[in-house]
Amino acid sequence: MASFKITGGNRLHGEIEPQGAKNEALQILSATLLTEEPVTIHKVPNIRDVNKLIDLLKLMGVDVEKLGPESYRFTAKNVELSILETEEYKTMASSLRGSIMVLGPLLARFGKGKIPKPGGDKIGRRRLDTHFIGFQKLGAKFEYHAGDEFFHIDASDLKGTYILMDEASVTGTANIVMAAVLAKGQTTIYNAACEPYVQQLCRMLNSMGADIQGIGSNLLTINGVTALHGTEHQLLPDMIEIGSFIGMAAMTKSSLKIKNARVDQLGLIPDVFRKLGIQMEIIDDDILIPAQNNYEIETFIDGSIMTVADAIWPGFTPDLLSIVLVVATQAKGTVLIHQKMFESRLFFVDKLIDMGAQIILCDPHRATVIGLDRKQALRGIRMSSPDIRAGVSLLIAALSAEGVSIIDHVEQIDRGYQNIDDRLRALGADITRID
Ligand SMILES: CC(=O)N[C@H]1[C@@H](OP(=O)(O)OP(=O)(O)OC[C@H]2O[C@@H](n3ccc(=O)[nH]c3=O)[C@H](O)[C@@H]2O)O[C@H](CO)[C@@H](O)[C@@H]1O
Ligand SMILES: C=C(OP(=O)(O)O)C(=O)O
Repeated sequence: MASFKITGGNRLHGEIEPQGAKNEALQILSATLLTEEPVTIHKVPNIRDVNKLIDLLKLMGVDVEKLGPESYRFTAKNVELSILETEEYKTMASSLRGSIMVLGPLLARFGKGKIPKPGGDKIGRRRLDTHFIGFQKLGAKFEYHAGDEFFHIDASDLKGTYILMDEASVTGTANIVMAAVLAKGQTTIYNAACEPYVQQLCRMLNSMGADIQGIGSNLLTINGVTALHGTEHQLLPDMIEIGSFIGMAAMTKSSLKIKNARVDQLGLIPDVFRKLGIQMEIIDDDILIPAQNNYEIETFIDGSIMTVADAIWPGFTPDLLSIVLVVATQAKGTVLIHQKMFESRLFFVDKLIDMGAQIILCDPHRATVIGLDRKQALRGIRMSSPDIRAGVSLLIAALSAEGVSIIDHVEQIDRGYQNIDDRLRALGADITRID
């Protein structure tokens, strides 16, 4: 178990380039199973979850060639389904949430698949009903074996149909789309998730010969085709990393330039940070955050306390709420953070309270942050990273704090942030990894 030792208080300075998007990568890499032809992917982040999925694909028989530091070619010509019966498959597939998305391609191409209950953060109940109800509507038969926690699916004859999803699940939409592209006839998915990750997946599938319409909306129409061919695809910069860097710059009074941010794909993210009083300038496709000693949270037009809440895209992503929360601890003003989707994602605030932040956890979904307006710095403490985004929020808190902090269990952060300690040191942070 690795830890970070951080001595807070340094101002950061310089430029940082966001990595490729983790959650897009997990969809796109899974989609390489849909064709026996080579698929080349660029801007693949070197992070734990992505590397685990690459290892899983290799185990399944996919030929993986590394073409450069961030480019890979995947050829799924000789996929070996017998591997799904092994303990090794179970261990690897259950270690990350993204593995659930190999199921759609397996069903589409081979007519069957099985997957253990996937891992991921412990941030509340994370049901998969939407995925399986979608597969069933396409004609698959599904069983869950509670004994070995495996989902088994037989999908020898998938047929297009109308699917009204019970919720706009991101990975659920990706999985059902990947199952439907090779099904017979037309599939319509209503209440589909439309995050940039899903849009990118659909664009890549179309470039492989699929016929998907409605990309970017919550109504997707998919006309099944008989086979897909190879393609080349570049991942978007990771919008959650971009939001994390904006928050980090503000909390540490730093001037940072986030390079090549694909600002057109960030939705409400810049606006939400602006509501906290954080200034930013968009120059071409870079985001420049000037050093700011103070920032003030806006109120609503009627003067009432600001709320920042998550919502399905194009609403504000739940994956940045922990970062907004930590940034608010040093703002002037008050904000209500409302995490609607996940019920255990705000418990990490007890660590921020130990550091001196003024936060009231109203219930598992809502926390009120009363900003300190820099009148008192947070204090360094020892803490553990409970999930990927809380982990980065604690890291941001530690970088701004007085004194030394130790963050244990940083494997959670490594799941989604590429060499974060090296990259932050290059900006002037005092951070060391202790193994
Ligand atoms: C690997 C990956 O891509 N993970 C992301 C993906 O997870 P994932 O695809 O697992 O998350 P889902 O979109 O399925 O749902 C997330 C949570 O929100 C709830 N929900 C969802 C839709 C809805 O309309 N109403 C509702 O309440 C679900 O019940 C669940 O508790 O999307 C989440 C929501 O953006 C992100 O936090 C995760 O980082
Ligand atoms: C919750 C997240 O990831 P996962 O769905 O992989 O647990 C996240 O990226 O914030």
